Amino acid sequence: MKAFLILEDGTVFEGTSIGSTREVISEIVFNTSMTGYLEVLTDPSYAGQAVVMTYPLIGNYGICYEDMESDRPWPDGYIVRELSRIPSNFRSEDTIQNFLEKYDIPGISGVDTRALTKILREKGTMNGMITTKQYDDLTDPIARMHAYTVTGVVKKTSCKEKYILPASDEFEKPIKKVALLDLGAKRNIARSLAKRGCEVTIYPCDTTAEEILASHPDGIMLSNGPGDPKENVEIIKEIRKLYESDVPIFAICLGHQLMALATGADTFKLKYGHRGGNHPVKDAETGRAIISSQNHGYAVDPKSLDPNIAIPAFTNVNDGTNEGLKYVGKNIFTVQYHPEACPGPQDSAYLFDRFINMMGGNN
Ligand SMILES: NC(=O)CC[C@H](N)C(=O)O
Repeated sequence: MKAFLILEDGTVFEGTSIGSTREVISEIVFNTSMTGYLEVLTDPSYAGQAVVMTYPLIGNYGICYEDMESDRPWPDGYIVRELSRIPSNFRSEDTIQNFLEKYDIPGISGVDTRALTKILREKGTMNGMITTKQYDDLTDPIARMHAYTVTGVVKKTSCKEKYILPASDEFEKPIKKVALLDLGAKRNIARSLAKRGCEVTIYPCDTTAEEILASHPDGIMLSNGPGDPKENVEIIKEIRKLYESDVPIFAICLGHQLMALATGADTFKLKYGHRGGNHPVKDAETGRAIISSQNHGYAVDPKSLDPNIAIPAFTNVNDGTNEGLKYVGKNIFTVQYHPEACPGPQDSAYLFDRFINMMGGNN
């Protein structure tokens, strides 16, 4: 069946419908990862967005449920150049087509995703519509696209009840207990800690700081998550209380942004964000640049930082934007990118070890 991708600026791409045939409006963002499409699809930070995959062939190694980064796919739409219909992989359990259909996610294939990405890069992220309906007049769909904003997505993607991920089997008892605030967390954050001997208690996003602190964790992790960081007014208040405690904190992506907002700094929306597996970041502590996995549309404004509270500790080598902070006089550091990888390079996995050392290491 024919499908159309209509952008807010009136550009129309024609292609073939994949997944659900439902009409959807969402924010259109592009991801440049060459592999890891399932991890991208199941990253909760894409809730409210339709993802354009710039790599031209998607689905060739199928769907391996074990590789999912959450319980389900989260983007509201999926845009590809070519969808592989016959996955070739002994681990594969399903196809993208079935996977999208099962979760009622509309998509479109046959789109010149590189031309589309150039538009998004030049004009900035915009809203768009995926539809199987042919509109003769775009006035109404464009008005609806203008009115769309990503909202309420942290609550939607966070777990509903707290649960525990035990330390990996090779540890007789956990070396540390970590409380993870799930703002729409990717699984590999908790897994990266469990693999290093931590018992991780995962809390829903509306958990109070008092409840978390009452469990006396050795450290607190704030996860990644979808949407505009500033929308999370109540969560920011709780994070302020966590900042004021003396518990070591490590935060990733949305968690990093919320800690910055909780301590008086500001965030802003990037023109088209960073989403992919090849973003170079310099770690001021080691002086080294690593290649990172990224998925963010907002960033902390370094001009808004009070140097008595937080100082830039990680910087994007491509565009100089802030990629992480170190908090003065506190055992707190935060990153805008993804040390948990999945998808993407694992160069920054050492940050989980840095966090464990901050909690007192293996003793
Ligand atoms: N991966 C994330 O945590 C993303 C954070 C935030 N939603 C942003 O787009 O900037």
